[in-house]
Amino acid sequence: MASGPPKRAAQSGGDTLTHPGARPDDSAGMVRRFRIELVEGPAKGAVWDSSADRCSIGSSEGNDLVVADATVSRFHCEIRIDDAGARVRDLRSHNGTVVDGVHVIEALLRTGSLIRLGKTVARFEFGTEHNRLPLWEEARFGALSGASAAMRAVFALLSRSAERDVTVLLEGETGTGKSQAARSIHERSARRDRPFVVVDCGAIHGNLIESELFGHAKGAFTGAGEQRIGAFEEASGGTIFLDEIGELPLDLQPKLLRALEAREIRRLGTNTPRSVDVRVIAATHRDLRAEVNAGRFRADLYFRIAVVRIPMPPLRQRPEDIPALLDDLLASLHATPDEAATLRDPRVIARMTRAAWPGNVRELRNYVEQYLVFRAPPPVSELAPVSAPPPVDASVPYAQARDRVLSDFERRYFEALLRAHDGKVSRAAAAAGLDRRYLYRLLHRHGLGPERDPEA
Ligand SMILES: Nc1ncnc2c1ncn2[C@@H]1O[C@H](COP(=O)(O)OP(=O)(O)OP(=O)(O)O)[C@@H](O)[C@H]1O
Repeated sequence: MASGPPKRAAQSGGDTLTHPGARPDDSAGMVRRFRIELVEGPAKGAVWDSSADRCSIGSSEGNDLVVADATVSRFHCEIRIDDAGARVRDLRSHNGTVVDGVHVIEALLRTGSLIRLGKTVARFEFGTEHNRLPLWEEARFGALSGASAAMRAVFALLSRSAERDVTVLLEGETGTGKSQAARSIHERSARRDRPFVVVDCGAIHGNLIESELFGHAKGAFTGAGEQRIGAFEEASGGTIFLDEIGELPLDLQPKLLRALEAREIRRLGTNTPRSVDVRVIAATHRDLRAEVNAGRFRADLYFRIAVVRIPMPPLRQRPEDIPALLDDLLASLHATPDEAATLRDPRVIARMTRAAWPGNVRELRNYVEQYLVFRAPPPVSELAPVSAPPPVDASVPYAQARDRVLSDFERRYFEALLRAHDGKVSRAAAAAGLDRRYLYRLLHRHGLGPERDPEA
């Protein structure tokens, strides 16, 4: 244990924003305080007190708790508090995260838990008081709806980000509303009358992205018949939304970094720099800190982009939002009163609130649409519950039982994945972190599609 009075480490712990739209008067948005004390390792004695709901720990600047220890990864792990308690998640660190002697990817923490990161050991402790997250007053922000504290905290951050030209990184699983959030920032910003240009870095073939972003001169490459301006120039005076930024090839990352730092670009095949006035919003379904640890994403670009990070919570963590989302969807899809009544049946809603929704709000939307198209009671029984343990059949050999469960999981996973991505295999592959050709093979194995990409 640390001896003497504890030293105080740099404190940040996230944005403690105050805003006219933020509501300071109820118990929603209250998160338990926690403290981390380094009890072993070179930085022994440092103490960090939370001021928000999470704390990232690592050796790189940009973490909430920076630990000067070479055995700690740049972004080692993150602790987060929610209604279920406190959990630590390893960010694919080199030496791993060990909680009370057990190597973990993710684990619940209790007061007194010891977290080993390389040679450093941190002691976690709950406080007795609470921090208050600023919450948006309304259950709607632009096209996004959500009455949960988690979404209202997001809305408060989006609103605050809209006021300034700060670069924003939206993080979240597929279908959590990242694109809508980016649009709503733009629409509430001073740039709202200028263009909002979207570049999906995951959908454009590697060697075309550079021209897509920066444009090209006539004859810059085979097929470049005419000169073309890129998304940065097109967005002039407005906002560029770099969707799936985590898919940007490593060799292009320094070029994007230069564009963001110098605010100037060069069209492919020219040497003339052109200054650009754009606000940048990026989104990713990956944890870019883990990508930095794995060497797939440049740390300097990460810092340039993640000036304000806004995590979009998955639907399964805010089931209380489902009834209002359902109402929104029924209205936007022009459901008849009878159709709406069937889906608003308390038993159907109860089932929906227990489902895992890997495709989040997009999957919910597809689900409602399917019901409206087929005019049949929705197969709620097919929604995978959040934590249904697979049945175990001990009468068959172990290997066979395991293969059966895995195969069943794969089929249900790929069905849900395709549903979440409107059957678009490229997007599904990007979201699942799979090679597209490999995904085609897996889909074929489960009778869900052709063996090969018909367009390849
Ligand atoms: N909170 C919400 N309220 C209302 N609609 C939502 C909400 N979140 C998402 N949606 C709807 O769900 C669909 C998917 O949202 P969006 O495209 O913004 O998600 P995304 O996180 O950008 O997904 P991806 O990463 O796959 O591109 C859209 O139809 C969007 O309008």
